[in-house]
Formats: sequence, C-alpha cells, structure tokens
Amino acid sequence: MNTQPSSFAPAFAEPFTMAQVDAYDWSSLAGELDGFGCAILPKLLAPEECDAISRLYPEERHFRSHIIMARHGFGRGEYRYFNYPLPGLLGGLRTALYPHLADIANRWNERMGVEERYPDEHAAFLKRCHEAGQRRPTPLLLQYVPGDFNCLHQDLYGELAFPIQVAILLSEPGRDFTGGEFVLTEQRPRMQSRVDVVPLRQGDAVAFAVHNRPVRGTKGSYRVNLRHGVSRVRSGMRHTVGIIFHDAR
Ligand SMILES: O=C(O)CCC(=O)C(=O)O
Ligand SMILES: [Fe+2]
Repeated sequence: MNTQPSSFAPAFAEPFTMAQVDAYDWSSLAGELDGFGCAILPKLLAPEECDAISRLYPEERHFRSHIIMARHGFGRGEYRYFNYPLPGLLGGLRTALYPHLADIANRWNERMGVEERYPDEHAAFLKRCHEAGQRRPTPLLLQYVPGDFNCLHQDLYGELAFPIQVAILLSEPGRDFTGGEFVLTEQRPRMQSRVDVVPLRQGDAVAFAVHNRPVRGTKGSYRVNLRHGVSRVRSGMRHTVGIIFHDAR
C-alpha cells in the first residue's frame, strides 16, 4: 500500500471541503436525483484544483492500477484507480459528500423495498465494505483523447454497492476538448429507455444513480435500471475524476 503523505494535504483541509459541500442546496439536489436520477453540483472544484488533479495522471505512485479500456471492451481511453491514502482533497470530498447522499440512498431503498440502510458516516460504510472483503479503493482518474469514449456501464465491484456516485469534470468543454458528453440511460420496465446528456463545465460534479433508483408510478414506486457513459471525444483531452463510495473486491 502507498503510505506517502498526500501532495494536497495541507492546502485543502477537510473542514473547508465539508463546509463547501454542506453549502449546496441539498433538498433541491435530492429533488433532482429523485426526479431524474442525477443532479449537478456546479463548481465543486476550482479550475486550479481540477488542473492539479489532472496532473496526477502520469504519477504512478498515486495509483493502484491502470486500465486500458479497449482491452476489456469498456470503450476507448484509459483510467487509473487511486491508492489509499487518497489525495487529501478527494478523500475529503468522498467523506463530505457521503452523508448527504446516504440520506437519499436510504429513502430510495425504503421505496424500492431494499432492506439495507447506510450509516451516517462514510468510515462506517467503508468498514462494512472492508469486512465483506471489498478493501480496494475505487476513486479513479480518467483520461480521454480524440476518438475515446466510455461505454454504458455500472460501477459495481462486489455485493456491497452504495447506490449513488459522483463524477467531476476536470477539463473545460469547448476549450480543452469537444464531444465527450456525460450520458445517463434509464431502462424502465416494459418501456423504452430514456437518455439524459448532462451539461457539465470544468469543476462541475454530477451525482447519479449507480444501478437502480425508484420511480413513482400509479401503484407505488417501481425500480429502474441506470447506466452511464461518455460519448466520443471529438478533439482535445478530457479528464474526469470519479468518486465511488463502495470499495472493490
Ligand atoms: O468520464 C466520465 O465522465 C465518466 C466517468 C465514469 O464512468 C465514472 O466516474 O464512473
Ligand atoms: Fe463509471
């Protein structure tokens, strides 16, 4: 395991991240997630923070593995899973975002008739993951060049899956790259699928359903199945960072 101190640690202290995350209008974000399966958190990161994270990509010591997507049929492009300890800013965001999303996830599970309830603190949920043999960190940094794309998928890495995840766009559309839209599809029982293209600027985050969410019907709630991906990058370079709250087997 990488035990080097994070290169971000002193500059982005956790109390600051926590206050910044808490300052979003979470009842409105919850309304978006309930209604559409995704919500945008504008300007979660400043441009300098985005650039600092993108620049980590070639620094091997931050990562536990490197995936060339074409080799696995995942699309075209590449990504790296971070090592523990996560860079301070990312670890701080993962901790700060979790309790807000856990409230929403617990309501979703109740409506879907799923028994599992998530604890208030991320550390307690991670402990549950680790006890279930899911010990490897899942936050990841992705890099796309022209022609790259990310096929529709679900980030499931074992039995335990926290139902909402976050992706942050680190590059500026139109300036750093063109194409490369974040897309979300929703497969509804006995109906045709619905698609959302999420308009993000540099530093914006999207919170979205990992695999299932409840939708209100005439006879209570039913469960829909979601996938996310990225359309083809037409020019330039695009980086994103993904924050997944469960760890991997
Ligand atoms: O590059 C993106 O916008 C999507 C990344 C992704 O699949 C993820 O964060 O799980
Ligand atoms: Fe993903």
